[in-house]
Amino acid sequence: MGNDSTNAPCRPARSADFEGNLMTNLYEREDAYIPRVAAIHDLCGYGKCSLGVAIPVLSAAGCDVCPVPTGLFSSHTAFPGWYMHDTTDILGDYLAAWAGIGVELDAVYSGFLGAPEQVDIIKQVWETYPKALRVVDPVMADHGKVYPTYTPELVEAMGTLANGADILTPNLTEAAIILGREWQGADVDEPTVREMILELRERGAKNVVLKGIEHGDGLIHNYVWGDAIDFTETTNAKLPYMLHGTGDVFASTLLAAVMAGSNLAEATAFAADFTADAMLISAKQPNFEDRGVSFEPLLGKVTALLG
Ligand SMILES: Nc1ncnc2c1ncn2[C@@H]1O[C@H](COP(=O)(O)OP(=O)(O)O)[C@@H](O)[C@H]1O
Ligand SMILES: Cc1ncc(COP(=O)(O)O)c(C=O)c1O
Repeated sequence: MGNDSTNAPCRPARSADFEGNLMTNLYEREDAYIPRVAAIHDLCGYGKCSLGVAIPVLSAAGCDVCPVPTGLFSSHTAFPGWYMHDTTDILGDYLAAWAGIGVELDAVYSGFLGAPEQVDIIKQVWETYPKALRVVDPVMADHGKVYPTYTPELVEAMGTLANGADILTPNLTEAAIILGREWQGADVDEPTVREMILELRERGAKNVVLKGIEHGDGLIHNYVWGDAIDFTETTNAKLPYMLHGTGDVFASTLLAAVMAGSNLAEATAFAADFTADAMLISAKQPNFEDRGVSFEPLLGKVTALLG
């Protein structure tokens, strides 16, 4: 069996060296190196989110995406009825088989998880691939409420995963949970945002993108701050509806931009604009609140990041 691609040399950058523009000049290299990203999320049959977003978005950015399904869902859990199959038991053998054929990784991008043991598995992946960039979207809650499949043990474990991230992308509810703060709505002032990001960084996250903040000015604010980037804010007009899966579209397009050479401030702005544009297209579709974020017609914008 040929596995030349899995034996290709790994990009020499180390997560510890991350300076916000890891991949600059990548596509100028003679061998046009294609970075490999493990996407550790659930697979949702209906109601686009998770792997259904990460695979096309990162592929459009020229990445080789290797999925690790943390669960199989009939739809996302905002629907009134859904089926879930927890994949925790297969993940050890699945990843051992990767190691057996010499798979190398440049980034490990995790999101929605099915059980606390999966956090240990991801930490193991980090150890197996110490050079890979660690991107943690600590998907577990929104609007002050924890998602129905998240047990207190899983929520606590997710907090420990957040501490090891090179790039952490919580919404306000998730940041509050990780920090043990009471959730006080999406309208949080800037000094509080700074305080929260600083606390997340003190716990170990190297760079934090805190998303979905409102200041009652009709805008959605995203903030990014970390070792690789000064405190930066991006704003977009707040659209008068919400869709499930925006967090996944945001985090996947942010990582796509980073892998294509953007720094974290550029990547945050790109992700926010892309998500808002996709929401505008979504609103033109029938049953758009059920269908999720219609990002497909915009994938060319992701590819355009490659120049
Ligand atoms: N109503 C909206 N109008 C404009 N942008 C939005 C809207 N909802 C979400 N977004 C964009 O998508 C990002 C992620 O969405 P959010 O709902 O905060 O994530 P999550 O699904 O993780 O809670 C936001 O930070 C914002 O940039
Ligand atoms: C199964 C599943 N995966 C992923 C998500 C993440 O969605 P979002 O991108 O809105 O955080 C959800 C949210 O309801 C979900 O139920």
